[in-house]
Amino acid sequence: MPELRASALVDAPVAAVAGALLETSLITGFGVKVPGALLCLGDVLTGPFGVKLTVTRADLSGVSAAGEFLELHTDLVVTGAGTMVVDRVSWATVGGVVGRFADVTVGRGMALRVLEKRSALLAERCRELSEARVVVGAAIVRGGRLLAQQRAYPESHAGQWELPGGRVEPEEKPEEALVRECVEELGVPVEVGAQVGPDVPLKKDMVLRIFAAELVGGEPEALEHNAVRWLTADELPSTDWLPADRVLVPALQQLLI
Ligand SMILES: Nc1nc2c([nH]c(=O)n2[C@H]2C[C@H](O)[C@@H](COP(=O)(O)OP(=O)(O)OP(=O)(O)O)O2)c(=O)[nH]1
Repeated sequence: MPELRASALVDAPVAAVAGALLETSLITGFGVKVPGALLCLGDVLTGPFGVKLTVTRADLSGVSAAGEFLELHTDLVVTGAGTMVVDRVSWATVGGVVGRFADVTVGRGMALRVLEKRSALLAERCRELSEARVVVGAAIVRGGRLLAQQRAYPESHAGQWELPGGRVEPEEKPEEALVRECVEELGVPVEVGAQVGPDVPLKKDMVLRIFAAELVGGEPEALEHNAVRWLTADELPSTDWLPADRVLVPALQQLLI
């Protein structure tokens, strides 16, 4: 299989770059049809000439999509100067001299142009998102289950599930905001741990950042939501999450193993 590689250094933390990579707006400009605004594990992408690719990875290490004739991988490497974004494209070649000629003159040129444009879009989006308002969420685990809460409003999202949390106020650190939100929404104190998964873009100027958190007393209650529920790893994929949380399901499942 011919393979093409390209790499670029992006001046942003890996969680920010991994999150920006999930936005399907980075690839829809190249005639790729996508099921939603964010790439999720298992999504099927339809490219030019009806080529179908399934997303096989979408996490802090990068994204991959693979089909019968084509594979795309973007790997993220943390460096002292930012995040190295390494793209690899490989495709099945049509046999014979003509096929090999077309590979060199058409296939490689096209792939390289797409990668260069996508890389420029990614760097620009990371710059935009570095100014974005942060919404924090708590991944609270107890006895192998994750605490989720069910939204009561707005109508478009009522009944869907999310993690406890909310917007970080201008004078707050994300960890402080999470402690405040857990008291307001659940009536319990928590201790905040490490970030879980990428910074998921919510819209142009907002990102969702999840932290592992531990209950340090009390029993959580739904003070502002319809309900709270403790979910097993098996229940996470079939839960009706808000779209941004759906992206984080593989990372959240890892916390429950
Ligand atoms: N708390 C929380 N918010 C989330 C999650 N996933 C997700 O997309 N969000 C979105 C919903 C909201 O638009 C925003 C959080 O805003 P918020 O908690 O400060 O206020 P809110 O629910 O009243 O939101 P809004 O109606 O004003 O947009 O982040 C999640 O897991 N937890």
